[in-house]
Amino acid sequence: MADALRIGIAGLGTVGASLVALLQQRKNELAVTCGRAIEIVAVSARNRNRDRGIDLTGIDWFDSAVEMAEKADIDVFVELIGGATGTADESVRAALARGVHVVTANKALLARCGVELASLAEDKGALLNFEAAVAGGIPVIKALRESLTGNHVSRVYGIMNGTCNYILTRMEKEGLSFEDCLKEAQRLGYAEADPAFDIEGNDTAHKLAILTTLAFGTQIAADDIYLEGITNISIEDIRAAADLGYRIKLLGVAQTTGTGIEQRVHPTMVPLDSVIAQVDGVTNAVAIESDILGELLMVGPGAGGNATASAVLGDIADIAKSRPGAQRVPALGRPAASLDPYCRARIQSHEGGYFIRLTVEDRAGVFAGIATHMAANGISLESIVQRPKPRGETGPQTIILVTHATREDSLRKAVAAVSADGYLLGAAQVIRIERPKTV
Ligand SMILES: NC(=O)C1=CN([C@@H]2O[C@H](COP(=O)(O)OP(=O)(O)OC[C@H]3O[C@@H](n4cnc5c(N)ncnc54)[C@H](O)[C@@H]3O)[C@@H](O)[C@H]2O)C=CC1
Ligand SMILES: N[C@@H](CC=O)C(=O)O
Ligand code: NA
Repeated sequence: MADALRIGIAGLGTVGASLVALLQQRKNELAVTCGRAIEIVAVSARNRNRDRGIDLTGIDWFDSAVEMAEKADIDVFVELIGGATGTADESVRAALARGVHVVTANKALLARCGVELASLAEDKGALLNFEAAVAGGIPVIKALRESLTGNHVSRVYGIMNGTCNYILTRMEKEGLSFEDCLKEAQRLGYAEADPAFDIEGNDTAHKLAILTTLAFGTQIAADDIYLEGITNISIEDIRAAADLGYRIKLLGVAQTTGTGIEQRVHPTMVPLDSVIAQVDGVTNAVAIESDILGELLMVGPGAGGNATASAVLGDIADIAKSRPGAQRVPALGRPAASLDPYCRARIQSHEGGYFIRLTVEDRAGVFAGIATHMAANGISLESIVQRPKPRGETGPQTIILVTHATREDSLRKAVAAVSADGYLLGAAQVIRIERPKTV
């Protein structure tokens, strides 16, 4: 049997602790599968004395992850710390600089400097594997990087944040408050260290930026993503969506258009009878539309210790199975230097259906006024509904519109005109509609 693959793990939180447990429990069978043992020889975390329910006997402890990356006698550096800058960034660079392979789950880091890191890995003949960084255990990186080679992708979209999907599902199904659902997602180890990254959509944006690069062969453009999180979604929106035959999901969408690539993350209405609408809780789903294969939809666990560690483990096993001198799959699917420039399509030119919920004064002419502004901006309506109020009730009226496909700039003009009329109470709630091709 070949020499053991020596790994160092930085970060022993939700994912790191699950990984250590899995590597120890399945040590023998992994050695058979990979043709060599996988040995944890070094670890690093912030607090040496914390009880993590794992056995670290005989493993070297490093107080500094950077020092571990620079000095430990390892073949693979596994980065499970998190964060786009600081220790995660420095330690990954240090490992790659000395030709040590890197496995990471850190989408924030890859979204910020993935091309640079991929290029460094190529120069040093090291592998940079990051299956866990997007949609947890779903093997979407491998699918795009390897299995779909030669396809022209036209759209990649999906539910890529387990925390948000968990919150939206429990709000809808159990009527729980946003805050309670978020606390539970944190307790279960789904949320980021700062959960604002989940609920404001940044985490989905980081993942989408990585998928865009793999799907379209362009530079990573995480700052060019239109972004809306789920903090503004109320139970009223969720119920209104259901009444109209839709469910609200936080989607990341990247698609080619006549003017460039459109990348957007926002709460989205998907038809209730679509597969993606049935994806509940921490489960993620990623759909890829391409010319040779057609439509591919992958559904599976998107966050949590074991789901994520499963993907990290697969990445480590790939390295264990690879032979020195063998051809390497480039981290981003093609050599980093050959990535095309990213050309952004602006959200204003987005075309699609929209759901609009308006809270308005209950007075004559309002309904007609809204319909007139829509028509004046060339917006065709699929439905316009005035919610009946209980008999005798006074106060604001709710009007809900669903549009046929229309341009975002026309929609914005129409909503601004409605707002200028003076009967709108609060801001209009606008949610984009996304339609799967077939499933
Ligand atoms: N929890 C999940 O479901 C998923 C997490 N990820 C990613 O995996 C990574 C780890 O996430 P979690 O395990 O959830 O985080 P966590 O917060 O539970 O664990 C982080 C670990 O890093 C250690 N750490 C922090 N600063 C350090 C430093 N300066 N030096 C050494 N160690 C340090 C902490 O002591 C802790 O052991 C992050 O990049 C996260 O985005 C990716 C997919 C899913
Ligand atoms: N916080 C993330 C963890 C996995 O990437 C999520 O909720 O999806
Ligand atoms: Na994945």
